[in-house]
Parts: sequence; C-alpha cells; structure tokens
Amino acid sequence: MIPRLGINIDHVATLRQARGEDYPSVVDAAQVSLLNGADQITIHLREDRRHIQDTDVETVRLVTKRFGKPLNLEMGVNPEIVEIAIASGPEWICLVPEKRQEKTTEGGLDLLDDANFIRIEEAVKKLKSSIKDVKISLFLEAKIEVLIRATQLNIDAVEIHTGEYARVFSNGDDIGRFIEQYKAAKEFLTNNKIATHAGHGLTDESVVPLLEHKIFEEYNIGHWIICHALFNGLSNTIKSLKSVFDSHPLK
Ligand SMILES: CC(=O)[C@@H](O)[C@H](O)COP(=O)(O)O
Ligand SMILES: NCC(=O)COP(=O)(O)O
Repeated sequence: MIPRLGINIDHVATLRQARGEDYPSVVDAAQVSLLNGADQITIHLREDRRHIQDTDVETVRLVTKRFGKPLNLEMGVNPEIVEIAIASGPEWICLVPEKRQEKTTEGGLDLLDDANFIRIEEAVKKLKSSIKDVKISLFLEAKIEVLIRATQLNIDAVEIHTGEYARVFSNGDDIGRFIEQYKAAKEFLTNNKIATHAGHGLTDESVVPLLEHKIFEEYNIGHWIICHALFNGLSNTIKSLKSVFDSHPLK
C-alpha cells in the first residue's frame, strides 16, 4: 500500500486573491493535480476567506466528484463554515485551529481546554449526523495527552501538524525526537483504531524520512508544491513527488 498524497491548492487561491483577479484557477489546479496522481484535493476555507472562497468549495467539489476522488475540507469550528461544509458534503473534513493574525496554521487544536473540546465535540456530532459517511480528522500535535482526548471524540483520523518538524529538518538539525514522537503517536492511534495523517510545511525532501519510517497513511502537502510548480510546472512537480511516494510503500 502506497501512502496517499493530498494536494493542498489553497496557495493557488492566495495568488489569485493577491490581485483580485479570476486567475490562477483553483479548478485547473485541482484537475491537473488529480490527472497527475493526487489521491485527494485539500482546501482550507478560512473564516477570513484569505484564499479559498465559498464558491471555490463548490467548484472544486465538482472536480473531485468528477474524478471520483475525495475532497478534504479543512475548517475551523465555526457555525457558518459548518453549514457550508454540510452543503458541500466532502468525503473528509479536517478540523483545524485558526488565529486571525497568523501567517499560517501555527499548531494543532487545543483539546486540553474544556470549552474548546466541547465546541469541537459538538461540531463533530453535527457534521457526522448531517453528512452521510463523512470522515473527520483533527489537526493535532503529536502529544500523547492531546491524543488521549482525541480518542474521546467520534473521529476517523488525526493529522499530525508537521510544521515544526519541517522547520527543524530544513535547518539541518536533528529530527530524531520528532520521529520518535510520531511513531509513538501512530502506535497509540492505531491501537485506538484511528488513522494517522500528516501535513504542514512538508517538502519533497522533508517528507522522505517520514516515508522511510512508514509512519503516516496520508500526507497533505501544498505550499512547497505550488512554489516548486512556479519553475517546474504543476504536473511535473506532482509526478515526481508521487514517484517518491511510490518508492516508499507502507508494507
Ligand atoms: C491546516 C493547514 O496546515 C493548511 O491549511 C495549510 O496551512 C494551508 O493553509 P494556510 O496557508 O492558510 O495556513
Ligand atoms: N494540512 C496541511 C496541508 O494541507 C498542507 O500544508 P502546507 O504544505 O501548505 O503547509
């Protein structure tokens, strides 16, 4: 089994929104990704709509349905966004934390805060009861005390936030402690019948040790792919990343 590669196309929308034009097209980005080996498309509908817009959710959804591939909708626990998710009916929803001033998602959800935990629990219940067969993941740090709380929720997967790992890797520093943490998280989650995904800040190089250790079933990668595609093309970038995945089967 080959780990799945989800392509996050938010960063195409970031470029579009920077000038308020109707290009580059996220629909084209989704199509090219799926034609070249993406296993799913990931988009993050932020509350501040800084990149993906409500209409993008609808148009990208049509593309993923046409290709018969999953849409993974990332979202904060916000009642308005929950309604949009219900109307769109994605196969996967990844609940993530959001801060207005952050440049990008800075960490995982805080499940140790009781009020926050209850908000997330209610959102999970509402999404599961409103969208047939939807699967839900939580974007979390690989900390056992957080993962223990995650097992109290009706979720299908945890997506481990790999942002700090990716930074340490790119500085050329020791990544050993992350690998150990991720292995422990994987073992704990597997014992609790929860799948283990990864994402944030990963590149064609930083993903390799994670693939070698066979830790994650799914990776969601966006920023590096879209940046690399500027000079190498989106099709070539995805094909060559996909070949790295293909040479690292899970079993
Ligand atoms: C949750 C997450 O990691 C992704 O949404 C990724 O960060 C791309 O979105 P932003 O650039 O808006 O953070
Ligand atoms: N959930 C992580 C994701 O979708 C992609 O993150 P990034 O590669 O854009 O940092």
